[in-house]
Amino acid sequence: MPAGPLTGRIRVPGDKSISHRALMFGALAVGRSRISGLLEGEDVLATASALRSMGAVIEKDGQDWIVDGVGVGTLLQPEQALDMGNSGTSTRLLMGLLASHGIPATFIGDASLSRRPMGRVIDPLSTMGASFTPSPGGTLPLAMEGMQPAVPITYRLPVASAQVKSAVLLAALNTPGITTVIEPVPTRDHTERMLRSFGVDVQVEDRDGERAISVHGPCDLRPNDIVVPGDPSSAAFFAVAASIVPESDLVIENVGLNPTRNGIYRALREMGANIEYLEQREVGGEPVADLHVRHAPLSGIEVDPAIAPSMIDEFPVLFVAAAFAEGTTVTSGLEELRVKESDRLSAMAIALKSAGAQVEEKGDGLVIEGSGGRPLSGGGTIVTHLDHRIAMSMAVAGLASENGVEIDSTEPIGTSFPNFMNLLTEAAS
Ligand SMILES: O=C(O)C1=C[C@@H](OP(=O)(O)O)[C@@H](O)[C@H](O)C1
Ligand SMILES: C=C(OP(=O)(O)O)C(=O)O
Repeated sequence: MPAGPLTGRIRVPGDKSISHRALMFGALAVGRSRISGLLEGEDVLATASALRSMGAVIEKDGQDWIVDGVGVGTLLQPEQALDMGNSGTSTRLLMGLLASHGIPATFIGDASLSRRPMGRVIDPLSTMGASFTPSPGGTLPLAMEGMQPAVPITYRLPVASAQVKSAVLLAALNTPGITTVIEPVPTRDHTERMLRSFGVDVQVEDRDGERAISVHGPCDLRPNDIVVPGDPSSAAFFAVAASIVPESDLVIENVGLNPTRNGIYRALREMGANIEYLEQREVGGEPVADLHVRHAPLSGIEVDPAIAPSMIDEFPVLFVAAAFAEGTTVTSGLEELRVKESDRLSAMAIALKSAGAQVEEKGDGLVIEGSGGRPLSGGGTIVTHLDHRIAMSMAVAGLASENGVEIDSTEPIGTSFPNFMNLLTEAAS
């Protein structure tokens, strides 16, 4: 039997992207930074322990975290391999950070991370002078040695990736001269926003319709107090759950709505979702609101591929919304989803089909014929491939399915949203 409506008020944990950056920039400032609202998920904790092994002191202080940074240029050589767990962001951003520090390091990760492409950061960082010995196919385990002094570059991103952009900008912080990243399509801009709040002069200009982001290194970062807003990617699971479960009426408090991240809410509203932004305000330099979500009939849409970078992690849960909509949802231009924690196009196509949805997998997207609001049959066992977003998306689909769905392992959820299952049970009871 489908679950009861989602009601009440909930708060999702802090933004994962912002949490990684707060720790990294805190470690690069000389003196003490304080972070409130840090996501205490495994991915962020992997960043923290890597930074500790390079000399930063990172500790919990009441509800906050404090970081005593070592400064740009003075990171210590880590004694052991840096274990990045499941986290692509930790790996790629820290590779950037180390690329302009003249120290060697080795990166390792779990089976999922060890399949993901690192060539996309190796390419620009090699041009800056760092050297890399990856595993065959450009993957982890990977050894690298940074270059000091590194060479400034101008780099045009061949894929829309905030991780690649951020890796180059992190390397730029200890590189004498002007390093510029050009992004043809805007990606999440938390690095640019937060570097400014640490006192770095980040120049952003329009060059022939593309965004050019420049940093003149070497830079000094001054310690900072950071408030991390709630993660819009985590909130999206609840926004979809409340949209598809009849009679739901839920408020999700304190959700970051940075325009480079809020594509899922634009897409859901276009499908007919009833999502209101309450108390719009700014938290830690980021736009934030409370989201009031009520059940509503959804309609299939054609998702404009241009919106993809602003909702890149939310496609799995958008596919769930599409499976309950009236009519067809068509997505395209999503090749990047194949190189996340799992191949998210194939994993979601298989998972939704096993729950009774009608899905066609194309090379660069899914085409989904919705149930018109009727519950799916459910009943299948979902293979999550060590991918937290597949696990959470299918848990949401299970709420609106006759027989629920079984998930092979909920463990990966701990990487980004440790209290997800409790919060879902609480909101739906
Ligand atoms: O910079 C970041 O914090 C992130 C960027 C995105 O990855 P890509 O840069 O690979 O698109 C996203 O999928 C990831 O969850 C977090
Ligand atoms: C892709 C993701 O993260 P990462 O690249 O940091 O592993 C994600 O959280 O969906």
